[in-house]
Amino acid sequence: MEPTHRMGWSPTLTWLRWGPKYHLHRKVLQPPFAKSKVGQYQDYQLREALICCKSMLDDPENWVIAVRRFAVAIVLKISYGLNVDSPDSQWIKLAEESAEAIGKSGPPASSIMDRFPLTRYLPTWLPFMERLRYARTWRHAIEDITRLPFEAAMSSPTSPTKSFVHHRMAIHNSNLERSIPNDFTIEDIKGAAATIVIAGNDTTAATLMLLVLYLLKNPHVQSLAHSEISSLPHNLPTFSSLPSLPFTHLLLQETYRLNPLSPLGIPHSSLHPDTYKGMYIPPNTIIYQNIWAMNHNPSIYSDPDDFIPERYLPVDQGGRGEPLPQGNFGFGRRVCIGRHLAENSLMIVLATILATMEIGEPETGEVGEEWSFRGQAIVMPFRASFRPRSDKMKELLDEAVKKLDEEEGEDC
Ligand code: HEM
Repeated sequence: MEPTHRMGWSPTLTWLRWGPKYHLHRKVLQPPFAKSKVGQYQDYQLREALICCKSMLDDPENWVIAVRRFAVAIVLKISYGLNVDSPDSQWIKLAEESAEAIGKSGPPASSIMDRFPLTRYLPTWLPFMERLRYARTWRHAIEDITRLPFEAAMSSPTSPTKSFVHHRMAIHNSNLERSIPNDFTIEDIKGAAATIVIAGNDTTAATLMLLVLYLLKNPHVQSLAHSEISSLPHNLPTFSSLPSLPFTHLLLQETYRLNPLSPLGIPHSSLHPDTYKGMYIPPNTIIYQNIWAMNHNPSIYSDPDDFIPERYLPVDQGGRGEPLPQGNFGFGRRVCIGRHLAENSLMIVLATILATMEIGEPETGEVGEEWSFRGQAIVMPFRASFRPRSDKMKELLDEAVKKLDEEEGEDC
Protein backbone atom coordinates (compact mmCIF):
# COMPACT_ATOMS: atom_id res chain seq x y z
CA MET A 1 0.00 0.00 0.00
CA GLU A 2 1.38 3.44 -0.96
CA PRO A 3 1.67 6.00 1.85
CA THR A 4 -0.82 8.07 -0.14
CA HIS A 5 -3.55 5.44 0.24
CA ARG A 6 -2.73 4.80 3.86
CA MET A 7 -3.52 8.48 4.53
CA GLY A 8 -6.57 8.73 2.24
CA TRP A 9 -5.01 10.92 -0.47
CA SER A 10 -6.00 11.06 -4.11
CA PRO A 11 -2.87 11.03 -6.31
CA THR A 12 -0.71 13.85 -4.94
CA LEU A 13 2.54 15.19 -6.35
CA THR A 14 4.32 15.43 -3.01
CA TRP A 15 3.71 11.77 -2.26
CA LEU A 16 3.95 10.21 -5.71
CA ARG A 17 6.99 8.10 -6.45
CA TRP A 18 9.12 8.92 -9.49
CA GLY A 19 7.39 7.45 -12.59
CA PRO A 20 4.81 8.23 -15.29
CA LYS A 21 2.08 9.35 -12.84
CA TYR A 22 4.53 11.66 -11.08
CA HIS A 23 5.62 13.17 -14.43
CA LEU A 24 2.02 13.77 -15.43
CA HIS A 25 1.24 15.61 -12.16
CA ARG A 26 4.41 17.69 -12.31
CA LYS A 27 3.68 18.55 -15.98
CA VAL A 28 0.22 19.79 -15.05
CA LEU A 29 1.13 21.56 -11.80
CA GLN A 30 4.43 23.24 -12.64
CA PRO A 31 3.49 25.65 -15.49
CA PRO A 32 0.94 27.82 -13.61
CA PHE A 33 3.54 28.43 -10.87
CA ALA A 34 6.51 29.21 -13.14
CA LYS A 35 8.28 32.50 -12.37
CA SER A 36 6.87 34.03 -15.56
CA LYS A 37 3.30 32.97 -14.68
CA VAL A 38 2.86 33.67 -10.96
CA GLY A 39 2.16 37.35 -11.68
CA GLN A 40 -1.41 36.24 -12.51
CA TYR A 41 -2.07 35.74 -8.77
CA GLN A 42 -0.84 39.13 -7.57
CA ASP A 43 -4.33 40.59 -7.14
CA TYR A 44 -5.27 37.81 -4.68
CA GLN A 45 -1.99 38.19 -2.83
CA LEU A 46 -2.25 41.96 -2.47
CA ARG A 47 -5.86 41.72 -1.35
CA GLU A 48 -5.07 39.12 1.32
CA ALA A 49 -1.99 41.07 2.50
CA LEU A 50 -4.18 44.13 3.15
CA ILE A 51 -6.83 42.07 4.98
CA CYS A 52 -4.14 40.32 7.02
CA CYS A 53 -2.49 43.57 8.17
CA LYS A 54 -5.79 45.23 9.06
CA SER A 55 -6.78 42.19 11.16
CA MET A 56 -3.39 42.15 12.93
CA LEU A 57 -3.82 45.80 13.92
CA ASP A 58 -7.51 45.56 14.83
CA ASP A 59 -7.29 42.30 16.77
CA PRO A 60 -3.67 41.84 17.89
CA GLU A 61 -4.44 39.03 20.35
CA ASN A 62 -5.59 36.90 17.40
CA TRP A 63 -2.85 37.86 14.96
CA VAL A 64 -2.00 34.20 14.24
CA ILE A 65 -5.53 33.65 12.90
CA ALA A 66 -4.98 36.55 10.48
CA VAL A 67 -1.74 34.93 9.31
CA ARG A 68 -3.40 31.54 8.76
CA ARG A 69 -6.27 33.13 6.89
CA PHE A 70 -3.77 34.96 4.64
CA ALA A 71 -1.98 31.75 3.70
CA VAL A 72 -5.09 29.59 3.21
CA ALA A 73 -7.05 32.24 1.28
CA ILE A 74 -4.40 32.62 -1.45
CA VAL A 75 -4.04 28.92 -2.27
CA LEU A 76 -7.76 28.17 -1.90
CA LYS A 77 -8.58 30.90 -4.43
CA ILE A 78 -5.92 29.71 -6.87
CA SER A 79 -6.85 26.07 -6.55
CA TYR A 80 -10.64 26.20 -6.35
CA GLY A 81 -11.74 29.83 -6.93
CA LEU A 82 -13.21 29.82 -3.39
CA ASN A 83 -13.07 32.75 -0.97
CA VAL A 84 -12.22 32.62 2.71
CA ASP A 85 -14.84 35.05 3.89
CA SER A 86 -14.18 35.14 7.63
CA PRO A 87 -11.47 34.23 10.17
CA ASP A 88 -13.58 31.25 11.32
CA SER A 89 -14.14 29.91 7.81
CA GLN A 90 -14.52 26.13 7.52
CA TRP A 91 -11.66 26.15 4.97
CA ILE A 92 -9.14 27.40 7.54
CA LYS A 93 -10.17 24.66 9.95
CA LEU A 94 -9.94 22.05 7.20
CA ALA A 95 -6.48 23.22 6.12
CA GLU A 96 -5.29 23.17 9.73
CA GLU A 97 -6.60 19.65 10.28
CA SER A 98 -4.88 18.32 7.20
CA ALA A 99 -1.59 19.98 8.23
CA GLU A 100 -2.01 18.33 11.61
CA ALA A 101 -2.63 15.00 9.88
CA ILE A 102 0.55 15.26 7.85
CA GLY A 103 2.61 16.59 10.76
CA LYS A 104 1.57 13.70 12.96
CA SER A 105 1.86 10.89 10.45
CA GLY A 106 5.25 12.12 9.20
CA PRO A 107 6.59 12.71 5.70
CA PRO A 108 6.45 9.84 3.21
CA ALA A 109 9.36 7.41 3.22
CA SER A 110 10.36 8.45 6.72
CA SER A 111 8.48 5.98 8.85
CA ILE A 112 9.30 2.45 9.92
CA MET A 113 6.49 1.26 7.60
CA ASP A 114 8.15 2.80 4.56
CA ARG A 115 11.50 1.23 5.43
CA PHE A 116 10.03 -2.17 6.38
CA PRO A 117 6.64 -2.46 4.60
CA LEU A 118 5.51 -5.59 6.42
CA THR A 119 5.37 -3.69 9.72
CA ARG A 120 2.21 -1.95 8.55
CA TYR A 121 0.29 -5.18 9.17
CA LEU A 122 1.29 -5.19 12.85
CA PRO A 123 -1.22 -4.04 15.48
CA THR A 124 -1.15 -0.28 16.05
CA TRP A 125 -0.91 -0.50 19.85
CA LEU A 126 2.77 -1.38 19.53
CA PRO A 127 4.83 1.62 20.66
CA PHE A 128 6.73 2.16 17.39
CA MET A 129 3.48 2.11 15.37
CA GLU A 130 2.53 5.59 16.55
CA ARG A 131 2.56 7.04 13.04
CA LEU A 132 0.25 4.38 11.63
CA ARG A 133 -2.12 5.04 14.51
CA TYR A 134 -2.08 8.76 13.69
CA ALA A 135 -2.52 8.04 9.99
CA ARG A 136 -5.68 6.07 10.70
CA THR A 137 -7.04 8.65 13.15
CA TRP A 138 -6.42 11.61 10.83
CA ARG A 139 -7.32 9.99 7.53
CA HIS A 140 -10.67 11.84 7.51
CA ALA A 141 -8.88 15.24 7.36
CA ILE A 142 -7.06 14.29 4.16
CA GLU A 143 -10.21 12.86 2.61
CA ASP A 144 -12.13 16.05 3.51
CA ILE A 145 -9.58 18.47 2.06
CA THR A 146 -9.50 16.42 -1.14
CA ARG A 147 -13.30 16.23 -1.49
CA LEU A 148 -15.08 19.21 0.15
CA PRO A 149 -13.49 22.24 -1.58
CA PHE A 150 -13.70 20.38 -4.90
CA GLU A 151 -17.44 19.84 -4.44
CA ALA A 152 -17.92 23.49 -3.39
CA ALA A 153 -16.00 24.66 -6.46
CA MET A 154 -18.07 22.47 -8.77
CA SER A 155 -21.31 23.80 -7.32
CA SER A 156 -20.24 27.40 -8.06
CA PRO A 157 -19.01 27.25 -11.64
CA THR A 158 -16.98 30.27 -12.71
CA SER A 159 -14.98 31.01 -15.82
CA PRO A 160 -12.50 28.17 -16.61
CA THR A 161 -9.57 30.57 -16.24
CA LYS A 162 -10.55 31.49 -12.68
CA SER A 163 -9.11 28.50 -10.84
CA PHE A 164 -7.00 25.37 -11.25
CA VAL A 165 -9.94 22.95 -10.89
CA HIS A 166 -12.26 24.92 -13.18
CA HIS A 167 -9.53 25.08 -15.80
CA ARG A 168 -8.71 21.36 -15.53
CA MET A 169 -12.38 20.32 -15.50
CA ALA A 170 -12.99 22.39 -18.67
CA ILE A 171 -10.17 20.46 -20.41
CA HIS A 172 -11.51 17.19 -19.00
CA ASN A 173 -15.08 17.83 -20.22
CA SER A 174 -13.94 19.06 -23.60
CA ASN A 175 -11.89 15.84 -24.04
CA LEU A 176 -14.95 13.79 -23.06
CA GLU A 177 -17.10 15.57 -25.65
CA ARG A 178 -14.51 14.86 -28.35
CA SER A 179 -13.96 11.24 -27.20
CA ILE A 180 -10.31 11.98 -26.36
CA PRO A 181 -9.07 9.83 -23.42
CA ASN A 182 -8.38 11.81 -20.23
CA ASP A 183 -4.98 10.78 -18.85
CA PHE A 184 -5.47 13.26 -16.02
CA THR A 185 -8.57 11.82 -14.35
CA ILE A 186 -10.98 13.55 -11.96
CA GLU A 187 -9.18 11.80 -9.08
CA ASP A 188 -5.92 13.31 -10.37
CA ILE A 189 -7.52 16.78 -10.53
CA LYS A 190 -8.77 16.42 -6.94
CA GLY A 191 -5.36 15.29 -5.69
CA ALA A 192 -3.45 18.03 -7.54
CA ALA A 193 -5.83 20.75 -6.30
CA ALA A 194 -5.51 19.54 -2.70
CA THR A 195 -1.70 19.50 -3.11
CA ILE A 196 -1.68 23.23 -3.88
CA VAL A 197 -3.62 23.95 -0.68
CA ILE A 198 -1.75 21.53 1.58
CA ALA A 199 1.78 22.26 0.34
CA GLY A 200 1.16 25.98 0.05
CA ASN A 201 -0.68 27.13 3.16
CA ASP A 202 1.11 25.85 6.24
CA THR A 203 4.58 26.59 4.83
CA THR A 204 3.64 30.19 4.00
CA ALA A 205 1.93 30.78 7.37
CA ALA A 206 4.87 29.26 9.29
CA THR A 207 7.36 31.50 7.44
CA LEU A 208 5.26 34.61 8.12
CA MET A 209 5.16 33.76 11.82
CA LEU A 210 8.96 33.49 11.79
CA LEU A 211 9.22 36.88 10.08
CA VAL A 212 7.10 38.44 12.84
CA LEU A 213 9.26 36.77 15.50
CA TYR A 214 12.55 37.93 13.99
CA LEU A 215 11.25 41.52 13.54
CA LEU A 216 10.13 41.50 17.17
CA LYS A 217 13.46 40.17 18.41
CA ASN A 218 15.62 42.41 16.23
CA PRO A 219 14.37 46.01 16.59
CA HIS A 220 17.50 47.28 14.83
CA VAL A 221 16.64 45.24 11.71
CA GLN A 222 13.01 46.35 11.90
CA SER A 223 14.08 49.97 12.01
CA LEU A 224 16.37 49.53 8.94
CA ALA A 225 13.46 47.92 7.07
CA HIS A 226 11.14 50.76 8.17
CA SER A 227 13.63 53.31 6.81
CA GLU A 228 13.75 51.49 3.48
CA ILE A 229 9.98 51.40 3.04
CA SER A 230 9.63 54.99 4.26
CA SER A 231 11.86 56.11 1.40
CA LEU A 232 9.08 55.13 -1.01
CA PRO A 233 6.17 57.51 -1.74
CA HIS A 234 3.87 57.43 1.32
CA ASN A 235 1.36 54.93 0.10
CA LEU A 236 0.60 51.29 0.67
CA PRO A 237 3.08 49.05 -1.19
CA THR A 238 2.06 47.21 -4.35
CA PHE A 239 3.95 44.63 -6.37
CA SER A 240 5.60 47.43 -8.33
CA SER A 241 7.16 48.69 -5.04
CA LEU A 242 8.97 45.40 -4.37
CA PRO A 243 12.04 45.92 -6.62
CA SER A 244 12.74 49.08 -4.57
CA LEU A 245 12.95 47.04 -1.34
CA PRO A 246 16.24 45.09 -1.56
CA PHE A 247 16.82 45.07 2.22
CA THR A 248 13.31 43.69 2.83
CA HIS A 249 14.14 40.91 0.37
CA LEU A 250 17.30 40.05 2.32
CA LEU A 251 15.27 40.00 5.52
CA LEU A 252 13.13 37.24 4.01
CA GLN A 253 16.25 35.36 2.85
CA GLU A 254 17.72 35.56 6.34
CA THR A 255 14.49 34.13 7.75
CA TYR A 256 14.76 31.17 5.34
CA ARG A 257 18.39 30.63 6.38
CA LEU A 258 18.05 30.93 10.12
CA ASN A 259 15.20 28.47 10.41
CA PRO A 260 14.60 26.16 7.42
CA LEU A 261 11.07 24.76 7.87
CA SER A 262 12.30 21.31 6.85
CA PRO A 263 15.75 21.21 8.47
CA LEU A 264 16.51 17.81 6.90
CA GLY A 265 14.59 18.49 3.67
CA ILE A 266 12.03 16.04 2.32
CA PRO A 267 13.63 12.58 2.10
CA HIS A 268 14.44 11.40 -1.42
CA SER A 269 15.24 7.87 -2.54
CA SER A 270 18.02 6.89 -4.96
CA LEU A 271 16.70 5.17 -8.11
CA HIS A 272 20.07 3.78 -9.25
CA PRO A 273 23.42 2.98 -7.62
CA ASP A 274 25.55 6.13 -7.39
CA THR A 275 28.83 7.38 -5.96
CA TYR A 276 29.22 10.69 -4.15
CA LYS A 277 32.66 11.90 -3.03
CA GLY A 278 33.89 8.33 -3.10
CA MET A 279 30.93 6.97 -1.10
CA TYR A 280 28.82 4.25 -2.70
CA ILE A 281 25.04 4.84 -2.53
CA PRO A 282 22.99 1.67 -3.25
CA PRO A 283 19.63 1.95 -5.06
CA ASN A 284 16.58 2.66 -2.85
CA THR A 285 18.68 4.44 -0.23
CA ILE A 286 16.68 7.10 1.62
CA ILE A 287 18.60 10.36 1.48
CA TYR A 288 18.11 13.37 3.71
CA GLN A 289 19.54 16.81 2.93
CA ASN A 290 20.90 18.61 5.97
CA ILE A 291 19.64 22.07 5.01
CA TRP A 292 20.10 23.34 8.55
CA ALA A 293 23.81 22.44 8.56
CA MET A 294 24.37 23.95 5.10
CA ASN A 295 22.80 27.23 6.17
CA HIS A 296 24.56 27.35 9.56
CA ASN A 297 28.00 26.34 8.32
CA PRO A 298 30.34 28.71 10.23
CA SER A 299 32.93 28.59 7.44
CA ILE A 300 30.33 30.19 5.14
CA TYR A 301 28.15 32.20 7.52
CA SER A 302 29.76 34.27 10.27
CA ASP A 303 27.69 34.37 13.51
CA PRO A 304 25.40 31.74 11.94
CA ASP A 305 22.84 31.78 14.77
CA ASP A 306 22.26 35.55 14.54
CA PHE A 307 19.68 37.30 12.37
CA ILE A 308 21.77 39.57 10.12
CA PRO A 309 20.10 40.34 6.76
CA GLU A 310 22.99 42.68 5.84
CA ARG A 311 25.35 39.66 5.71
CA TYR A 312 24.40 39.10 2.03
CA LEU A 313 25.38 42.63 0.92
CA PRO A 314 28.72 42.99 -0.85
CA VAL A 315 31.61 44.01 1.41
CA ASP A 316 31.92 47.42 -0.32
CA GLN A 317 28.30 48.12 0.66
CA GLY A 318 28.94 47.40 4.32
CA GLY A 319 27.93 43.72 4.14
CA ARG A 320 29.85 40.46 4.51
CA GLY A 321 29.39 39.14 0.95
CA GLU A 322 27.89 35.85 2.16
CA PRO A 323 25.82 33.69 -0.24
CA LEU A 324 22.01 33.53 -0.14
CA PRO A 325 20.72 30.40 1.64
CA GLN A 326 20.17 27.15 -0.25
CA GLY A 327 17.83 24.22 -0.13
CA ASN A 328 14.85 25.69 1.77
CA PHE A 329 12.66 24.78 -1.21
CA GLY A 330 14.41 21.49 -1.97
CA PHE A 331 16.73 20.56 -4.81
CA GLY A 332 16.81 19.17 -8.32
CA ARG A 333 13.86 17.78 -10.18
CA ARG A 334 11.60 17.66 -7.11
CA VAL A 335 12.26 21.27 -6.13
CA CYS A 336 9.18 23.05 -4.71
CA ILE A 337 6.87 24.20 -7.51
CA GLY A 338 5.39 26.94 -5.31
CA ARG A 339 8.60 28.80 -4.45
CA HIS A 340 7.91 31.84 -6.65
CA LEU A 341 4.33 32.04 -5.45
CA ALA A 342 5.47 31.79 -1.82
CA GLU A 343 8.11 34.46 -2.31
CA ASN A 344 5.54 36.87 -3.82
CA SER A 345 3.03 36.20 -1.02
CA LEU A 346 5.67 36.73 1.67
CA MET A 347 7.21 39.82 0.10
CA ILE A 348 3.91 41.65 -0.38
CA VAL A 349 2.66 40.89 3.13
CA LEU A 350 6.04 41.75 4.66
CA ALA A 351 6.16 45.08 2.78
CA THR A 352 2.59 45.87 3.93
CA ILE A 353 3.46 44.98 7.53
CA LEU A 354 6.53 47.23 7.42
CA ALA A 355 4.59 50.10 5.85
CA THR A 356 1.73 50.00 8.31
CA MET A 357 2.90 48.76 11.71
CA GLU A 358 5.54 48.44 14.36
CA ILE A 359 5.96 45.02 15.93
CA GLY A 360 7.12 44.80 19.54
CA GLU A 361 7.00 42.82 22.77
CA PRO A 362 3.48 42.27 24.15
CA GLU A 363 2.23 45.12 26.33
CA THR A 364 1.72 42.72 29.23
CA GLY A 365 3.17 39.29 29.90
CA GLU A 366 5.72 37.22 27.99
CA VAL A 367 6.24 36.53 24.28
CA GLY A 368 5.90 32.84 25.21
CA GLU A 369 7.91 31.53 22.25
CA GLU A 370 7.85 27.74 21.85
CA TRP A 371 8.93 25.51 19.01
CA SER A 372 7.56 22.33 17.48
CA PHE A 373 10.04 19.91 15.95
CA ARG A 374 7.64 17.26 14.67
CA GLY A 375 8.94 16.70 11.12
CA GLN A 376 9.32 20.45 10.66
CA ALA A 377 10.87 23.15 12.82
CA ILE A 378 8.11 25.70 13.33
CA VAL A 379 7.41 28.36 15.91
CA MET A 380 4.15 27.90 17.82
CA PRO A 381 1.73 30.85 18.28
CA PHE A 382 3.33 33.54 20.49
CA ARG A 383 2.37 36.98 21.76
CA ALA A 384 3.44 40.34 20.31
CA SER A 385 2.17 43.91 20.02
CA PHE A 386 1.21 45.53 16.71
CA ARG A 387 0.91 49.34 16.62
CA PRO A 388 0.09 51.47 13.56
CA ARG A 389 3.16 53.36 12.35
CA SER A 390 1.01 56.45 11.80
CA ASP A 391 -2.65 57.50 11.73
CA LYS A 392 -2.25 58.17 8.03
CA MET A 393 -1.07 54.64 7.21
CA LYS A 394 -3.85 53.11 9.33
CA GLU A 395 -6.41 55.25 7.51
CA LEU A 396 -5.02 54.21 4.12
CA LEU A 397 -5.18 50.55 5.17
CA ASP A 398 -8.76 50.81 6.45
CA GLU A 399 -9.85 52.58 3.26
CA ALA A 400 -8.13 50.00 1.05
CA VAL A 401 -9.88 47.09 2.82
CA LYS A 402 -13.23 48.92 2.72
CA LYS A 403 -12.78 49.37 -1.03
CA LEU A 404 -12.08 45.64 -1.42
CA ASP A 405 -15.31 44.82 0.47
CA GLU A 406 -17.31 47.21 -1.75
CA GLU A 407 -15.81 45.69 -4.91
CA GLU A 408 -16.68 42.21 -3.67
CA GLY A 409 -20.27 43.33 -2.95
CA GLU A 410 -20.53 44.60 -6.55
CA ASP A 411 -19.21 41.28 -7.95
CA CYS A 412 -21.85 39.20 -6.13
C1 HEM B 1 7.76 29.28 2.31
C2 HEM B 1 6.99 28.44 1.66
C3 HEM B 1 7.40 27.08 1.17
C4 HEM B 1 8.46 26.28 1.53
C5 HEM B 1 9.56 26.58 2.56
C6 HEM B 1 8.37 25.07 0.74
C7 HEM B 1 9.28 24.02 0.80
C8 HEM B 1 9.21 22.88 0.04
C9 HEM B 1 10.15 21.78 0.12
C10 HEM B 1 11.38 21.71 1.04
C11 HEM B 1 9.76 20.84 -0.78
C12 HEM B 1 10.43 19.49 -1.06
C13 HEM B 1 11.35 19.59 -2.26
C14 HEM B 1 12.17 18.34 -2.46
O1 HEM B 1 11.62 17.22 -2.32
O2 HEM B 1 13.38 18.47 -2.78
C15 HEM B 1 8.54 21.32 -1.41
C16 HEM B 1 7.84 20.64 -2.38
C17 HEM B 1 6.64 21.07 -2.91
N1 HEM B 1 6.04 22.29 -2.71
FE1 HEM B 1 6.70 23.77 -1.48
N2 HEM B 1 7.28 25.15 -0.08
C18 HEM B 1 6.65 26.35 0.14
C19 HEM B 1 5.53 26.84 -0.49
C20 HEM B 1 4.79 26.17 -1.44
C21 HEM B 1 3.62 26.69 -2.10
C22 HEM B 1 3.01 28.09 -1.90
C23 HEM B 1 3.15 25.71 -2.92
C24 HEM B 1 1.92 25.82 -3.81
C25 HEM B 1 1.88 25.68 -5.05
C26 HEM B 1 4.06 24.57 -2.80
C27 HEM B 1 3.96 23.37 -3.49
C28 HEM B 1 4.87 22.32 -3.42
C29 HEM B 1 4.71 21.05 -4.13
C30 HEM B 1 3.54 20.65 -5.02
C31 HEM B 1 5.83 20.29 -3.83
C32 HEM B 1 6.16 18.85 -4.31
C33 HEM B 1 7.12 18.88 -5.49
C34 HEM B 1 7.51 17.48 -5.97
O3 HEM B 1 7.51 16.53 -5.18
O4 HEM B 1 7.79 17.34 -7.18
N3 HEM B 1 5.04 24.89 -1.90
N4 HEM B 1 8.24 22.57 -0.91
